[in-house]
Amino acid sequence: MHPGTAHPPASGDGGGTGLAAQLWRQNLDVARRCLEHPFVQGLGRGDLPRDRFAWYVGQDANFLEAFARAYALALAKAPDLETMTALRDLLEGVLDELRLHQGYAARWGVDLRPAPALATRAYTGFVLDVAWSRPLGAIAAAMTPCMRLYAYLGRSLADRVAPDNPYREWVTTYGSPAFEGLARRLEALLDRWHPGVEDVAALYRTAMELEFAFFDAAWRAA
Ligand SMILES: Cc1ncc(CO)c(N)n1
Repeated sequence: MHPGTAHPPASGDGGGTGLAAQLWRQNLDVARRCLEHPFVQGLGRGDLPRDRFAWYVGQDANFLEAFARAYALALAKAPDLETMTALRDLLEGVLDELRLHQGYAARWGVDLRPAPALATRAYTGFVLDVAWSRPLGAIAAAMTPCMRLYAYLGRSLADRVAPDNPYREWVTTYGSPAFEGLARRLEALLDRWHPGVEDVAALYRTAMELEFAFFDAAWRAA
């Protein structure tokens, strides 16, 4: 499957037939738990306490750095130019996201180099372990939930986000067609490179659970 071409429009909504679409459908329970989580609902309404968002952004900067390194490791293992190019673009997307975090940090006095919390360590440890030790299909399985989940959350919240919501940029970034495009490119890599990865569903599920734990830690921490 070629990135960005062979996916039906709403693959992330479960319309597709590829493995990525199938795994997304199997994990909609966790996705819905994330959407209903008070942290995410607070972002959507705009009444999430600022200190909780600041704590999350600091932890997320830590996470995104690991995520960028994981893409780089995947790129190093890519068997062809098309795959390398997709991973280069995905890596660039994370670096753009990190610049967005620097913007939040400047505005809201966020510490972008906090000590990583337990939920952050669990997630970065998982992603980097897979990235260092496993083939491309396994890496894509561990990283796809991150992209697809945030595209889903952004899109779900975007309709109702008020113009004066302080977290509007967060919602619109992840609800944007550009982010959807990146999620699809990673899903295309998963569809293409999963053969032979026996624990692909378990890797995907673990990442989804770690996403929930990440929001939950942010809700409870600050
Ligand atoms: C924890 C987490 N998952 C996914 C994304 C989306 O890139 C993010 N910024 N942070």
